[in-house]
Amino acid sequence: MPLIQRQFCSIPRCIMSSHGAPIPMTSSACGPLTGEARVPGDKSISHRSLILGALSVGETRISGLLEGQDVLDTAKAMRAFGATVTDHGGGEWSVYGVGVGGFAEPDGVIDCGNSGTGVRLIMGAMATSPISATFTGDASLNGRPMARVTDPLALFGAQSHGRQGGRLPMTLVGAADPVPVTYTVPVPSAQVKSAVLLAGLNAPGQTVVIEAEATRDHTERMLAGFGAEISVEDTDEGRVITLTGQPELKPQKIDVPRDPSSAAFPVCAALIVPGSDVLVPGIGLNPTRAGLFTTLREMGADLTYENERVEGGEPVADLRARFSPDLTGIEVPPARAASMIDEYPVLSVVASFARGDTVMRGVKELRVKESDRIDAMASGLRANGVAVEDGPDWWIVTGQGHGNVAGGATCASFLDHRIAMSFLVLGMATQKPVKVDDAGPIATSFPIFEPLMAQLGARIQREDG
Ligand SMILES: O=C(O)C1=C[C@@H](OP(=O)(O)O)[C@@H](O)[C@H](O)C1
Ligand SMILES: C=C(OP(=O)(O)O)C(=O)O
Repeated sequence: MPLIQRQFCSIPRCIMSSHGAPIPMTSSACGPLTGEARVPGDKSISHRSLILGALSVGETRISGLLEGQDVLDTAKAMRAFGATVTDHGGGEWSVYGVGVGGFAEPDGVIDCGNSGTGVRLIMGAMATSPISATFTGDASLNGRPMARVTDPLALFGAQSHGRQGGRLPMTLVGAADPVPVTYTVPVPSAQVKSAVLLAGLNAPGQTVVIEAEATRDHTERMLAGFGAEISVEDTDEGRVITLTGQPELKPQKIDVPRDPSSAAFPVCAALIVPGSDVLVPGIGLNPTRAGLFTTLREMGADLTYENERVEGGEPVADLRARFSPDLTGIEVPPARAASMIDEYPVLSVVASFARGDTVMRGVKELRVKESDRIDAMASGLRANGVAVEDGPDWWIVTGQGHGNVAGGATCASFLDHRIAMSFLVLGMATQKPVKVDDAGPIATSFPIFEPLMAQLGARIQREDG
């Protein structure tokens, strides 16, 4: 993968930055999508590799790190807290860590850009050290709720001073004398769970986190891999995670698997573009992440798992997605929401080409992502001829069937990479092209999206040609 990534990123069309002038893009109906889609490294695991590397004693080596803006901002933040982070090229990185409790006070403001995961996990990681840091982000991140992490961090003894409503910019004053905490996470959020666990690292004694609904478990798995004493128990209350504080974390060699959330885009595009046959190799199928693929199969998608194997303790497969003319809308089980939370936007695109209604309930969290993802998708889909109904924590997309989605409208991406990519996928199978006002945010998670999709046969054009 590093080779392919290097190859793609030498192409001028690689989206390397989410900052700066808007980058409008239009996608139009194309011939079959075919070939191999080697998507970049997993964003969640990339953030955690850098942060846990920075909290270890010695050198962590990372290959296949996602070099998207979100992760690059976390790398920069880890340097500001005193770790030595080195980019060796081609997705190979090293982090020389300062150990649990060893973070230095940063000189400047920590700018986490567009990344909720970055800011929330880093806040957790510093909250139990006697240092202060001021965090900010772009307009999207500065509008997102932070009380969900500062509330539990206050229980450890940390103090936060932010804008009204618990918004960034915000200064966090770490606890000088942290105490361990038992905390039940009130919303299904791996970011909140992870912030509490990372704070628990430097609190003496046992920190316990209880989550009623299982969310992605990379923090638990990676903490165990770095040598922390951590146990997970399934109980009637939910998953009970117990972490013993003040371990010495041991540096690791990490091979970041490819991101299932990025794989979702070429997979979904192949399902709706007639004649397509796309292989997306080496995708992690951790059950806490794979909900979209289960859902698509239930809708009748021709999506198969090939070469199933275990890599680095995680189930992995090559995904083969072929054009699926007979998709049917389904009711997505709300209990599955956490395992596909970032994939609802692109699921709503596939649902537009199905027959019948796709009903998505229990998805309130979609309203507090980089954008209000229900609003963003509902308004863009309606403008392109798809009927959508929505309420506070649900939405229903009425499928138009293949060949029947009009397209022709411009959609706002609202500084949200997943919204931008979803509408570009929509335009690959609509009657008229679909324009996205700003595709720049795609750089946060999938900088090679445009050349990768073009290589499969997609027709994506920038305003400037
Ligand atoms: O922990 C993580 O790496 C993530 C958790 C999810 O957010 P929430 O914890 O807010 O659900 C997800 O949407 C985000 O893309 C990545
Ligand atoms: C929600 C997302 O990311 P974050 O919360 O890290 O900004 C995402 O990548 O879809």
